[in-house]
Amino acid sequence: MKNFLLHSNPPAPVPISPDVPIPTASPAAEKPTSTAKLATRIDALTKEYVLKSETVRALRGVSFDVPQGDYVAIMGPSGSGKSTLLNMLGCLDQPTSGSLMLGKDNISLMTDDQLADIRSRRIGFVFQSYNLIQQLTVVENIQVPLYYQGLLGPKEYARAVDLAERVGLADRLDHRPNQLSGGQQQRVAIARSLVNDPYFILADEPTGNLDSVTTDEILALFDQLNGEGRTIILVTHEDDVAERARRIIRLKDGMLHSDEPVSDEQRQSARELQAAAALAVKNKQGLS
Ligand SMILES: Nc1ncnc2c1ncn2[C@@H]1O[C@H](COP(=O)(O)OP(=O)(O)OP(=O)(O)O)[C@@H](O)[C@H]1O
Repeated sequence: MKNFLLHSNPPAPVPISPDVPIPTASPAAEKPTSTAKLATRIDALTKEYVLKSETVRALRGVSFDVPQGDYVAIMGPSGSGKSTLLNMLGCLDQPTSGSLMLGKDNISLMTDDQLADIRSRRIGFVFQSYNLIQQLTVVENIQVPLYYQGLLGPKEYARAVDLAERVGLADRLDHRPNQLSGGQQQRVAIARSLVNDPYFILADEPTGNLDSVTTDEILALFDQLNGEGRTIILVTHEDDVAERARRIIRLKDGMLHSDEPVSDEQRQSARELQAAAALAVKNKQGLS
């Protein structure tokens, strides 16, 4: 996926619709309903890649809503369209037809500049490989999305420190990425994803590089953030990671194959299984 953080200059802000209010703790986080405000609405979304010899229909009419406060895992076999969908949710690409609404904005109708602006201001990206800037400290990395809006005052610094503390990095504020563990680096990435009060956190295999202990910690952090009302959309190949979400959407051959809620029992059981796996690893490390 493109690394939008590595532009050399901050892009000039371009007008988009007024921001919709971003929720903090709300009942919608417990049980999203059809009347809840939407983080995004996807309607009959298609994406075709036109090659010399053929046209690849990567998405073939996908529709679903994500209410604010929801926690959605997107799954599917290789080639089913997950990355294509993620690229559109992250405003990195536009559909061939159909619509993808972010608040009041239809990304299909946006210019490249508007897409770049909404991407840096209203989407919180978390990648498998963290995508931190090695020369910057924890607090500076968290501030990067604000830098692209020309916002680097004391208020923004305080916000970045507050987020670092909230993800458990209070004692690592001035560390650089190479002085942090993988899990700590992912915490920085999660704090960075929150700095703009995004429509949602878009996480691409966020625990793919992490061991079971750290995976458990990062998923517990997602649980906590979702409990506070944050909307999370993540792509994963792991069933036990997906079962920590509130809902699993499966793609197959570019189409929506299923869209099922995860019961509280399943979520609890996934939590217990992962905690047990993490404990087993900790015990083994203690013995070795
Ligand atoms: N830029 C592109 N040009 C042409 N075809 C593409 C392009 N990107 C993806 N595709 C095709 O679109 C289909 C969906 O690809 P996509 O990467 O979205 O699948 P995926 O579910 O993310 O797969 P994986 O789990 O292997 O990453 C595949 O057939 C793929 O070959």
